[in-house]
Amino acid sequence: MTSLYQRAQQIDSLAQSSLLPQSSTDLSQALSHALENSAANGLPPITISPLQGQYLAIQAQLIGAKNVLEVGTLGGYSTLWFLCAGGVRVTSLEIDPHHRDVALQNLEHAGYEDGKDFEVILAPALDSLPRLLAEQQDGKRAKFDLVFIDANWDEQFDYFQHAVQLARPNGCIYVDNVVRAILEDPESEKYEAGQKESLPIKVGKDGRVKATMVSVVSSHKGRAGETFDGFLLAVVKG
Ligand SMILES: C[S@@+](CC[C@H](N)C(=O)[O-])C[C@H]1O[C@@H](n2cnc3c(N)ncnc32)[C@H](O)[C@@H]1O
Repeated sequence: MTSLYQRAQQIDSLAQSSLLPQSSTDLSQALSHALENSAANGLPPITISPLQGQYLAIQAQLIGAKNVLEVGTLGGYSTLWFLCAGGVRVTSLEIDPHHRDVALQNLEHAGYEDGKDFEVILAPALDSLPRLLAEQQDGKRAKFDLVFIDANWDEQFDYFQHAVQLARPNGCIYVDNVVRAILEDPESEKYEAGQKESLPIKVGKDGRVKATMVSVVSSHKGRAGETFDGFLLAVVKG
């Protein structure tokens, strides 16, 4: 009998083949190349899913994003999705020099220019984020329309607090893997006991934003333990 998990996989893969760019397109080929080259260079398979990439590209298009900040580059797969929204420049933060190098290969292979279409800043995000704010305050950098957070789960709320300052009024902040960060925390039971605050609870106390959490059931990675997840989406009050 087909399990619920197998059926969810079939639904995911049908949605992918129906909704995403056909394999003959430049975008599809650039995305496939990025995944293949990342795997060949030993990067872990921890990118966003293809449907999530299309979601982020739609989100960027809906708000007319010109400047996107990404926390967690890996091989530039999600960066590519933002770039394909058109007219978007991506500033991406990465701690690992090997990941940064592979991302540069992938993005340049797709025809995007370092410094013009994107930049990858190599440093711990918690060092880069205050620097970006100082640059904004000196008038050297524009506010971000959209901030995508996808790096160290232990630092999600720190990134979020910086993101609120870095985003323009009515700009949005997307934090990935919010549910898995709670489920896979070694101290997970403390959330239910009220001894530890999850990201949604902390964000809910921040009067500068309006936010929601969207639960996600996904099977694209083929690992049952990663099926249940969710993201947090916030808009910075105008
Ligand atoms: C889940 S991956 C990002 C995936 C990417 N957004 C995508 O979907 O293609 C997380 C990345 O964050 C990077 N990272 C982890 N801790 C970081 C930190 N403190 N500062 C900056 N980058 C960090 C990791 O090296 C890794 O490349």
